[in-house]
Amino acid sequence: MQGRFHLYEGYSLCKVTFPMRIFKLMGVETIVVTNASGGLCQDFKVGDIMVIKDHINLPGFAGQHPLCGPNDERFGIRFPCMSDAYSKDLRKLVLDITAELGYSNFVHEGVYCMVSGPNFETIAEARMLHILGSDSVGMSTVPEVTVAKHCGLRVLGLSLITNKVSLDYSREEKVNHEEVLQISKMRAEMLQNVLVTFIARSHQVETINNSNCIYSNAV
Ligand SMILES: O=P(O)(O)O[C@H]1O[C@H](CO)[C@@H](O)[C@H]1O
Ligand code: HPA
Repeated sequence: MQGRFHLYEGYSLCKVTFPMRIFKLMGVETIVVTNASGGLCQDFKVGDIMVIKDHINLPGFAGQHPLCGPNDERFGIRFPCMSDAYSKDLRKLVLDITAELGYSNFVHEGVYCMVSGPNFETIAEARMLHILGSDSVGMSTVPEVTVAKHCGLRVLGLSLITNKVSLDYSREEKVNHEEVLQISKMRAEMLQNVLVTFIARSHQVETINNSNCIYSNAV
């Protein structure tokens, strides 16, 4: 896919996640989700890649959840397990690949937190997300991953850290969307290298077949 739908654009979460069910019906087994996010973990630098190991569905806590409403049993069960949404095998494969490509210094694993946006976080909000265990924050991805996991798709998630999120009232820098786009453009080639190698090697991981799909937006 080129682009995605966002909650902040006014789309329902049913529409935001609809492509996942289409992929499922098409026979896709694995999806790769990429996004741009702000770094909360103080070790992260702008331009780093975070392999998503888990997420926090903040809108979901407030009832903005793509699986609310009658469950469609054709896709999955009513109460899906979400503790292993991001495949361990795929994470290991991509970490091996980034090490081989010499990218280890700027690749980390971490927890992505979704907020609805469209405003970037206040400092108090950012501090709260950090205390809650989030390493990065963005406005996408989690609904799609939730629906993908519900219908049995395997997921790899990569997040490009496009800006550092301020946790400190004395910091003067202000995040803006142009910076997000600029860093995404700057790192596009590196991410393409990782993904091309990942796709070429994905047959090494048990049960992956060629039915993979890349789903990205800013990156
Ligand atoms: O769509 P993704 O890649 O998550 O992009 C992120 O960057 C945009 C804000 O600059 C938001 O859309 C946010 O979610
Ligand atoms: N916050 C929320 N979403 C984002 C950010 C951020 O700092 N950067 C890119 N998407």
